[in-house]
Amino acid sequence: MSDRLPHEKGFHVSWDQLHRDARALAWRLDGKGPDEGNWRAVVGITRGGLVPAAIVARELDIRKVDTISVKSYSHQEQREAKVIKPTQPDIMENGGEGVLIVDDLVDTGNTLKLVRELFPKAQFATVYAKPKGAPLVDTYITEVSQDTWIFFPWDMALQYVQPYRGTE
Ligand SMILES: O=P(O)(O)OC[C@H]1O[C@H](OP(=O)(O)OP(=O)(O)O)[C@H](O)[C@@H]1O
Ligand code: HPA
Ligand SMILES: [Mg+2]
Repeated sequence: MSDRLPHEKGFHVSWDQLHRDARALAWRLDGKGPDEGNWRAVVGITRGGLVPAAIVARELDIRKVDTISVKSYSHQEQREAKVIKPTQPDIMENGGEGVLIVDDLVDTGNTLKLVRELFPKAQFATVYAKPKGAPLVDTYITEVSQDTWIFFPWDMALQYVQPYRGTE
């Protein structure tokens, strides 16, 4: 069992909200790249970073997009972070200098700690951050408390709810 459970609160993010927040992240990053404000590539940490990375790459007109696959959770239980698939070797050149690495969120920071070791000179951005992991990210949009679980739109479905007063 993880020492991070239970998560008392839920923060539910719709597709609309995620799109808005990922765009806001791109706009905040605009012009901050090393080469006249441009990054040489965007890397999404799969799977959660895939959608935000696509939105950031589109907004900032970055055509070179790669992925690194890191798994550290099974449902809400934390496991040891493992690289399942690395990036292309040229992305790792010069410690990842000029590369923008994007994930959906940072929680304990375990995932980013591992990726930072592989890319010590890259820039790191997440859409959401919890306090424990926030120092590991260079740029993020929204912070939520450590006891909050963020539910992403790809993990949810619309469903019926009972009226507040109920019916007899
Ligand atoms: O800061 P941490 O405590 O490491 O947690 C954050 C990471 O956990 C989740 O990924 P997960 O390992 O669940 O895989 P997924 O992206 O494929 O869902 C999330 O997408 C982040 O990558
Ligand atoms: O709050 C979270 N939500 C979804 N995935 C996660 N992986 C770590 N923390 C979270
Ligand atoms: Mg992830």
